[in-house]
Amino acid sequence: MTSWSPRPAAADELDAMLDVCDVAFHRAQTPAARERSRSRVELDRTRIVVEDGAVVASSGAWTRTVSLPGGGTLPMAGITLVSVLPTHRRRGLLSAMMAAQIEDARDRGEPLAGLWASEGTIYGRFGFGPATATRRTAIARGAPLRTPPTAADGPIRLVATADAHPLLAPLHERARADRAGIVSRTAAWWRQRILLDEPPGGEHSALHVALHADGYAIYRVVAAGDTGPAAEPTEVVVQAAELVALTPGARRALLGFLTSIDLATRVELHERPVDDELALLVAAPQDLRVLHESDALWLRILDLPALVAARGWAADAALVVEIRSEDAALAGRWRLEVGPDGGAATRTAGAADVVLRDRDLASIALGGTSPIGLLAAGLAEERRVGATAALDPAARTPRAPWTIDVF
Ligand SMILES: CC(=O)SCCNC(=O)CCNC(=O)[C@H](O)C(C)(C)COP(=O)(O)OP(=O)(O)OC[C@H]1O[C@@H](n2cnc3c(N)ncnc32)[C@H](O)[C@@H]1OP(=O)(O)O
Repeated sequence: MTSWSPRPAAADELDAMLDVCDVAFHRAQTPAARERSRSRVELDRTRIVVEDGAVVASSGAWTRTVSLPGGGTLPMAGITLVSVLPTHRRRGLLSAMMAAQIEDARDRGEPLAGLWASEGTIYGRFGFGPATATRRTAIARGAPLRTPPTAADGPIRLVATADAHPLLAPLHERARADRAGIVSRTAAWWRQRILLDEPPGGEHSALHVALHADGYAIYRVVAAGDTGPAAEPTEVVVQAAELVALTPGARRALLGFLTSIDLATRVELHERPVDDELALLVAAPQDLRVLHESDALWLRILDLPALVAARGWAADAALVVEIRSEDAALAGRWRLEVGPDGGAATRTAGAADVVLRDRDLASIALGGTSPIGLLAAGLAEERRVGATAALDPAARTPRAPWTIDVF
């Protein structure tokens, strides 16, 4: 197999790199979207492959942090824009680019790498495991809530998208302290990805921002179904791309607001956590449907001691974990001593209590998968009976991790 040498793209190669992404993702960006992509890319974090003067493979990374159980954060390389031309697939280009991205992340001192996988079969081999999950739900308009909002829950006001970033950013930060898995945002990300009022096409409203003292919803109203000249739209959907609510009052107020918008037939809530408390608010369970549920953030652990020290642990546990990995920095036996006062991971020659793969350890890092679940699925092998049961209450989080941003 050819030995590829991924390298950062030069500024004048950026368009050629994004062209490769367009081909690989079967898309055509408008000139405005291309310009936004160009301005967002962190050029020094790109790793491309050039063959005979032409870019044939692309990858990039966002410099981010991700929230952890217990309210802390850690730097994370957000791997993105992974694309290989269809003429060059299965010749090791992704493998070479991934190695280059991971090396760069390590050089930058990032203990974690994360990504959204286009296909679930690709990234396990590189040590990534699904660490958070997401769901999309639909609620009928006017669905009664168990506890309807009252004036005491506080008012909601609509704010212009152009003014929203400084108002929403502190609430988003509070959400990060509340749940693991939420990725940090730059000002450009807020402006170009979250608050960009670019119509998706068809019949739709402008993007609206509903603001509460303890939360917000970003939504538009979209007519779906047959919209031909003589036809009425069959559905008018309030699509909430993002809803952050930090108190019971904010949850009642924002859900009550969205489900009572006139002329709409239903509300769709996108990118919700799988234990969404908003679902508990709907009085009749049949008024809420889960439309879609999938993996969200895939995580790879680059620095285990840093992760174990930074995340919160709900209970004491001490055990030796043997990690199966092709990554020498992770493979081998580690003694974990964790508890509410902190955690430490140190190399040990001691006998293993539990054996598991790097990707499966990554899937429990944020609390999205339980150690007991891994054991039950045969993904963890217990060498000391009861060791997994001891780790389980320590690693669990009271609330499911949540990743709002698709990148
Ligand atoms: C984080 C993100 O950006 S996610 C987006 C990923 N990009 C896409 O989905 C766009 C369309 N697809 C592509 O561009 C390419 O097919 C990629 C990037 C998925 C794979 O690139 P390639 O250069 O073909 O991968 P590479 O040759 O390095 O494969 C490495 C291994 O992964 C396997 N693999 C690669 N892609 C896939 C896949 N889609 N499904 C299953 N296995 C795969 C290969 O078979 C190979 O296995 P082996 O080591 O046992 O031989």
